[in-house]
Formats: sequence, C-alpha cells, structure tokens
Amino acid sequence: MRLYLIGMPGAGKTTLGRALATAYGLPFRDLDHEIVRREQRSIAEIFAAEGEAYFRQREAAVLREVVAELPRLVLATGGGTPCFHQNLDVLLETGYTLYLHAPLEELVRRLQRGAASRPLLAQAGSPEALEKRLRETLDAREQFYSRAPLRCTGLACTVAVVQRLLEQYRTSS
Ligand SMILES: Nc1ncnc2c1ncn2[C@@H]1O[C@H](COP(=O)(O)OP(=O)(O)O)[C@@H](O)[C@H]1O
Ligand SMILES: O=C(O)C1=C[C@@H](OP(=O)(O)O)[C@@H](O)[C@H](O)C1
Ligand SMILES: [Mg+2]
Repeated sequence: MRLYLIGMPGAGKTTLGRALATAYGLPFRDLDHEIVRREQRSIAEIFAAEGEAYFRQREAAVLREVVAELPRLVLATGGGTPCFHQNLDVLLETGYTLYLHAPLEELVRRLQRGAASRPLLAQAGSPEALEKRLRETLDAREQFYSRAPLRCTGLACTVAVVQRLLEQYRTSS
C-alpha cells in the first residue's frame, strides 16, 4: 500500500511517517528530502534562488516520480503539497491519505526553533507573527487537507492510533 501524510508544517508528518514506515515494514520517503536530493540544495536555497513557483513545479514533478517508482511506501509530503498542481488528486487516487492535524498553539511551539529551514515561515519574527502566519495558511489550506479520507487530530496521532484508523477504513471501504 501507499500511505500519504498531509498537513501543516510542524504537524509531525516527517516524524510520524518514518515511524509508520518502520511499523508497516514499508519504505519511507519524505518529499522535501527527495526534492533536496535531486536539486543538491536545501529547500531554503531553492526558495531563495528560484522562488516558490519553481519549488511547486519541482514538488509536483517529484511527487509523480516517487509515486510511479514505489507501489508500496509511506510518504511524508510538504505542508503545501496537496494545495498545488492537482497533487491532491494524485494522492487520493493512488493511496491512503491521512490528514495529520495539530492545534495551532502546538505548531507555533514546535516551529519556533525550526522556522529558518521553512522559508515560508522564516520571516515571521515573533511567536505572534508566526501564529498569525500559520492561521492564515491553515485557513487557506483546510479545504484541501479536509478532503483526506483519514484524519488524526491533536497529540493522539500515534502509530497505533493511525494503524487502527487505517484498519477500520480498509475494512469499511
Ligand atoms: N507527536 C509529537 N510530539 C511532539 N513533538 C513532535 C511530534 N511530532 C513531531 N514533533 C516535533 O515537531 C517538529 C516538526 O515535526 P516534523 O515531523 O518535521 O513535522 P512536519 O514534517 O509535519 O513539518 C520537530 O521538531 C519534531 O521533533
Ligand atoms: O507549507 C509549505 O508550503 C511548505 C512546507 C515544508 O514542508 P513541511 O510541512 O515538512 O515543513 C516545505 O515543503 C516547504 O518549506 C513549503
Ligand atoms: Mg516535513
């Protein structure tokens, strides 16, 4: 199977995705990492040198490459992935998509340290500015995220919880 994790930056897609891949004995891929590997430069460098539109094109192309290459995997996407270039359709048509949801205050707490490597958040200096930025981003993206058939909320998104959700979904559909 293919299992895709979508959701806001800081929601824990990369962290949980890796753990789920181990639990299921599936290969793990992180879409940002796949882009970095192909481009031989960091996400921040790509944004700085080429701008967001270029990053979104690469993201869409690399997503399709990874999906075509691997019929079995857990894939952690980037926060914006489902919102551009019909990427969400690709996800919905080729695997199980889980929306990993976390409260805004929790995202702010987690991202305060790591914002520099996330170029869309790097300019937000204060925690208040970061929260505002995240809230606006979530408002714009919720319409995409909420189309995922699976959703896990808050800090309860453990491997065991996701395994149970997926099991229920697979037997009911
Ligand atoms: N369940 C969790 N509880 C507490 N901190 C977490 C949890 N999942 C991830 N984190 C931390 O939050 C930050 C963002 O996690 P990450 O997996 O990179 O999220 P994403 O890929 O969705 O942006 C990291 O510092 C990570 O260690
Ligand atoms: O939300 C976004 O638009 C982005 C999120 C990042 O991934 P994470 O969600 O893993 O931080 C990365 O793809 C890029 O910086 C853009
Ligand atoms: Mg990530």
